[in-house]
Formats: sequence, C-alpha cells, structure tokens
Amino acid sequence: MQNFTMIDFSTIFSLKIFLDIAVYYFILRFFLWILKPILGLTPFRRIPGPPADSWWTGNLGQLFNAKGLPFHQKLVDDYGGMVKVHGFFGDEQLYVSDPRALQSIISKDQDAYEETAVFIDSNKIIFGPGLVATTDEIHKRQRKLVTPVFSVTNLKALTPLFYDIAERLADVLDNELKEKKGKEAVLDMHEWMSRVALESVGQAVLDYSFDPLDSPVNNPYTAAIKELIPTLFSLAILRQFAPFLSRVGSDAFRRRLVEWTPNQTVQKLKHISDVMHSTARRILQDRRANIHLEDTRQDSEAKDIISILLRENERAVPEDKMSEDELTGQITVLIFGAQDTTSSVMSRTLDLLTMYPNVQDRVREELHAATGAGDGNSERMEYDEIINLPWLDAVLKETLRLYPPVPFVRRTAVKERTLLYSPVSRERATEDHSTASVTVPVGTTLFVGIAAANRLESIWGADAKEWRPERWLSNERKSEPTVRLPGIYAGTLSFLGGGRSCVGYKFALIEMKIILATLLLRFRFSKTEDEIVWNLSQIISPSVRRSVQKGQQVFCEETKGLPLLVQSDLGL
Ligand code: HEM
Repeated sequence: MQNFTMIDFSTIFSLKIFLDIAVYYFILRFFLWILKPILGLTPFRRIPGPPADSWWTGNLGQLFNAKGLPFHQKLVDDYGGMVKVHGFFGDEQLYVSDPRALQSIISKDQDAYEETAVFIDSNKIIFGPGLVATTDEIHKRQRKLVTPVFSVTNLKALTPLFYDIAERLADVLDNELKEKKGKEAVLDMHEWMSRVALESVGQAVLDYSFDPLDSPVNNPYTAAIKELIPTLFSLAILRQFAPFLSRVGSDAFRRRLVEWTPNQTVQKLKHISDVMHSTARRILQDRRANIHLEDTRQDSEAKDIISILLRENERAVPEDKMSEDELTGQITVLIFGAQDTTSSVMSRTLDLLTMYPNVQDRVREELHAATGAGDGNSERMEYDEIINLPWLDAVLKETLRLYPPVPFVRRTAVKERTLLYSPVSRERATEDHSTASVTVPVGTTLFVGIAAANRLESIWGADAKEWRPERWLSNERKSEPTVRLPGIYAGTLSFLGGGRSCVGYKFALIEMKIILATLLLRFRFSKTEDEIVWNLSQIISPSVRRSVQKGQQVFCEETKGLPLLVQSDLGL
C-alpha cells in the first residue's frame, strides 16, 4: 500500500512537470512566431517559397499528406532547387533539390547535417537503438559492422534462397489462376509483392519465415510490420514532439504516459512496437543459440545476415561491439527498411510494364535468351548474370529514378554552413545560372528532395519526367552530365549517399531482380479497368480508386492494392 502511494505520487509529480513544460513550450513558440519577423529573425527572407497553409502547422500538412506528391513537385517547378517552406509556428525550413547544395548536405559537409531529432527519437522509441536511431560515433561504429555484412560475396550466397522464394511465389500464383479455372485472373499484385518481400527479407536476414506464401498468414509480426508505416504517417504531426517527449521523465513514466494517451492510433503504435521488439529479441536468441551450435560442429556457416552480423560482432574488438539492445534494434530496422521499399518498387515496376507492354516483351525476350526458357527448360541465373541483364537493369534504374519509394528525407543543421545553389526564377524561360548562397543556421530543418532531384532536367535532359528505360542502355547513353547527384546508385538519390546511405541497396537489387525475372518468365501482366493512384505514406504505395454510390451521393473510395490481369499462357 505504502509502495502504491509512492509510485502514484511520483507519477503525478512527473505528469505535472510534463504538462508545465508543454505549456511553456507552446507559449514560447507562439511568442517567437509573432516576434521573429518583427526582430528580423527570419533567416531565409530572400529564398522563394509558398505561403504557409496554416498558422501553426505551416506547410507540414501539405508535405506530409497522402495526396502530397504533386505539392512536392510543384515546389520545385515553381520555386527551384532551394525553396523556403514553413514548419510549426512559422519555423522556416528549406526544401532542397539543387545538386550543388545536395553535394554539401549529403556528402561534403555531411557531418553538419544530421537526421532530425524527430526521426532519431521516434525511431529509438519504436525500434530501439539501431542504425536509424543513432547518430555520430555510435552510428559510425554500428555502420562499420553492418555495412560489410551486405557484401557481394554474402549476397551471392543468398541468391539460391531468393530463387526458392520467387519460384514458390510463381507456383502459388499459378495455383491461384487454376483455382479461378483458367489461365488468367485479376490478382492484387501489391499484396503479393508485400508478402514476397517480407518472406525474402525474413529468410535472408533472419532465417525466419514470416509468410509461407502458400497458406494464409497468421503471424502477429507480419500484421504489425504491415501496419507500421500507415500508423507512423497518420501520427506525422504528433511525432514532431518526440524529441521533447523523449526527454521527459524516466522510461517507465514515458511508457505509462503512452498507455494513458486516449488515442487509438498511439495505442496501435505501442502494440506494433511491442510485437516487433519481442519477436526480434526471440529471434536473436534463437540465432545466437544456432551459431554457437554450428561453431562446435564446425559445420557449414549460416548464411543469413543476422547470423553473419552476430559472428562479426563476436570477432569485433570490444570498443566496436554492439550491445544486445543495439542488435535487437538492427533486426527490426533491417526488416522495416527492406519490406515496404522493395515491395513498392516491384509493384511500381509491374504497373509500369503493363503501361508499356513493348518494354515488358523486351525484358521477357532478354530473360528467355539468358535462361533458355523459350526451349522449355528455364535455368536459374548466377548473381553476376542476372545483375547485368541490360533491359532488366534499365527498367529498375528508370523506375527507381522516376519513382523512388522514399521521395524525400529530412535533415537538421547541427553546424552552421553556407550552401551554394543555382537560383531559378519562376519562369523557367528566364533561368538564371548564376550562383547564390544561403547561410543555414544550426537547428534548421531541411528536406532532401530525392524524387525532385531525380527528375531534374539539368541532369536527365528534357524528357526527365518521362519513364524511358532506354536512357540507361549503352547505345543511348550520352556523355556524362556535368551536374551530378551525390547518390550511391546510378547517379540518383534513390538510395541516398554519404554516411547514411542505404546499407541494403545491393540486397534490394538482387532480391527485386530475381523476383521480377521469375514472374516475367512465367506470367504476362496487363492493366485492368481499375484506376490506380500512388499515395505518399512515408513510402509510396498503390491504391485503387473507385466511385461508390451511397444514397443519392457518389463518393470516391480508395483501397490499398494493385489489381493486375495475370496470364500464365505466354503462347511460347
Ligand atoms: C528499393 C529498396 C530500397 C530503397 C529505395 C531504400 C532507400 C533508402 C534510403 C533513401 C535511405 C536513407 C534514409 C534516411 O537517411 O533517412 C535508406 C536507409 C536505410 N536502408 Fe534502405 N532502401 C531500400 C531497401 C533496403 C533494404 C533491402 C534494406 C535491408 C536489408 C535497407 C536497409 C536500410 C537501413 C538499415 C537504412 C539506414 C541506414 C543508416 O541510417 O545508416 N534498405 N534506405
């Protein structure tokens, strides 16, 4: 009883402090908002940009909006590569797609631009202290161990596994068509791409099956990971307070605060995070038990990414070793980083191939020639062969360039730096190639416009906004552009660049190529009557838009999915 009174008192005390700080925070921001323009404290007076859409959320509601993609593009079309946008209470932020400024942010001066505190702190709460929740030396130490695990040698060893999963999916789709009593049927290919992506990353990273593909999924982790991105996105505005909330009280107090929050979405996020964390911990214990077993048997070594990481961690010098919490954090981060991104790109590729059937035929011809599929005895390709197929490669490069699944990331300036950029006036006809500069004060939030930079005419030519895989074929390649983006993949920013670039990009490429090649060899994909729209939900995903009549009124309804007509008779 005594104990109970004590805990209750400290909780109430912490809650009071929390509420006091929250009130003072809002009052301070409110006064700053009024005073800043009067005192001339607006750092980006000369940078063009749209007016704030709301006095307290600025342009955030437009930027973090499922239908926000056209707004992102319009910023660049109307105002150029350095745009001023507004955050909370008039906070001035920069939306950058200018290649020279991006070189500084992503590469040359990368230590001056860190992930935002909102990103780091909310990831720490959701995933634990893995790569996306750490900064500075801790982040560098973790990357030193994680990056080599994704070496080409390790990925080559995973190639047969990716083939096993891709072929299992093709057999399952074949059965679906047979069950529908024919050689063709409309199937939700985004659902299948999501399932096969999760199974691939589960098996390749953890040696764990999340989804057998040939039977219904009944795994709480699978359900949790599916819900994570939409749930995070619907809390986009609330998450801006994560840095503030994560510094209030103890871990136990903050957990209780979350439990008390009378908001269904917050409770859903707590449940998702708990499921992911407990599953990751269990898997880690299993893997650890297995690698010790293999060590004593001197058996062939496990090829999954986490077993390799555990072995590397054992061998690392004490100051480089990752703790149990850091390793658990990596598991969820890798699964999360891999699933929605690759499924989005594979879905988009299939959708585009239905819009450009001649390109679909061309890729299939290339696959037939490489595998002997036309003669009825299709063979698996080796890693090097499939990675270097020109048409398949061109299709993926062009899809990733024009439709990167992560269209922007954000950074915070942690050191004051000056960015050089080319100012572009509103009328493109009067483009000005002179250099302008802007000093970026510490604390400024910057948007790195990945999709915007990937579509710049100054780099990709007048047809930059068209999907033309041919541009990647050697006979079409013109001279190297004079302006370059600081990206690690094909001169694009799709996997970013610098010290926070995607660690899994080679994994993603081989996985996606094997799955797409296997499907294209067995099936033809065509459009249906359905209207497909691509929505922004942190990562872009497809939905079907339908008109629904309710009484006298007609409404537009959107359901996640990508229905495509799938045919198994390729007439070979
Ligand atoms: C088409 C697929 C993919 C795309 C387009 C993609 C894109 C990206 C981008 C843009 C970032 C930078 C995020 C930021 O700075 O805020 C990133 C980071 C990351 N990606 Fe990927 N990714 C893909 C697949 C994968 C896969 C398959 C894995 C793992 C197996 C993975 C693991 C990660 C991790 C761990 C990070 C954080 C790196 C760090 O902060 O040091 N990604 N990815």
